Amino acid sequence: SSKYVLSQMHPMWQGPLAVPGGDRQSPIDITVRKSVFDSELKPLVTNYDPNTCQQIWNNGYSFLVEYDDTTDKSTLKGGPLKDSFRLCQFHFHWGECNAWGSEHTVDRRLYPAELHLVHWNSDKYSLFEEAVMEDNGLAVIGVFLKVGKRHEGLQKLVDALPAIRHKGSVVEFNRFDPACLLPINTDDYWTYHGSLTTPPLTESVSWIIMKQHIEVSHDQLAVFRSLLFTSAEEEAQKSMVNNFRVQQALCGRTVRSSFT
Ligand SMILES: NS(=O)(=O)c1ccc(O)c(NC(=O)NCCc2ccccn2)c1
Ligand SMILES: [Zn+2]
Repeated sequence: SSKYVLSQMHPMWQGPLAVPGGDRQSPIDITVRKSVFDSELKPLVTNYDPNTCQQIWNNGYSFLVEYDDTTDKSTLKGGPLKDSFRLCQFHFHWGECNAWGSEHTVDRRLYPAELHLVHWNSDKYSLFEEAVMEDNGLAVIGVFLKVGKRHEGLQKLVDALPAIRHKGSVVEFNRFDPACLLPINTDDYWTYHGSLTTPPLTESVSWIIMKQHIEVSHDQLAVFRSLLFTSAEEEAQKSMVNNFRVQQALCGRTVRSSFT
């Protein structure tokens, strides 16, 4: 268990704390003993084409690796999902130190970082921008990061970060297979209906939180923290850290698990 309890967290993330009238906001704490096993939940089916990887950029809140989602080349199916979802981007949230940084927690346990693989429902909508406003528009896979051995697959991405230090910088980034960032076991996950954790905070997300974490090295995480919230023109440079949202009320929602 971590030395820090939630109340001590110092989220510098200034996003709105809650959406008026929002009763399915994210992130949340997953209380394991309160999650409900659902035998109908299927294994995740991911089919990612590394050639659809296009660019990596700093949007002033995180860094995003963006994929070409104009065709059905990188998809997510199965799990709790009825439809086929297209990968559009992945990004991370992390802390100023290894004691905190994740958005979701498990029995209040904080992780130093959390990966989000963002997909939109291409059976029902034709653009991400449409799907993000709809009830079952998005599916986001959350993977916890723990500090340990170096993640070989992540290193290619870490090496690209110095080139996008400032908000607004973009560099070409090709042939990155996001499947290398998934844990070995993707059959065990929790799932619940929630929202984006940043503005516009729309309640359109089927969250799929992996039970198994991935390991990255201390040095790899340190490079995340070398990014800046600020653009090259701005005077005061601010380190991009603690870009997570505070936890939101469950409001009676049930978190289902795919495992007992
Ligand atoms: N963090 S999350 O819930 O996975 C997620 C997934 C897809 C998204 O488009 C967003 N939000 C998003 O892109 N917002 C526009 C850029 C922005 C605006 C304000 C704060 C942070 N980011 C969040
Ligand atoms: Zn996110």
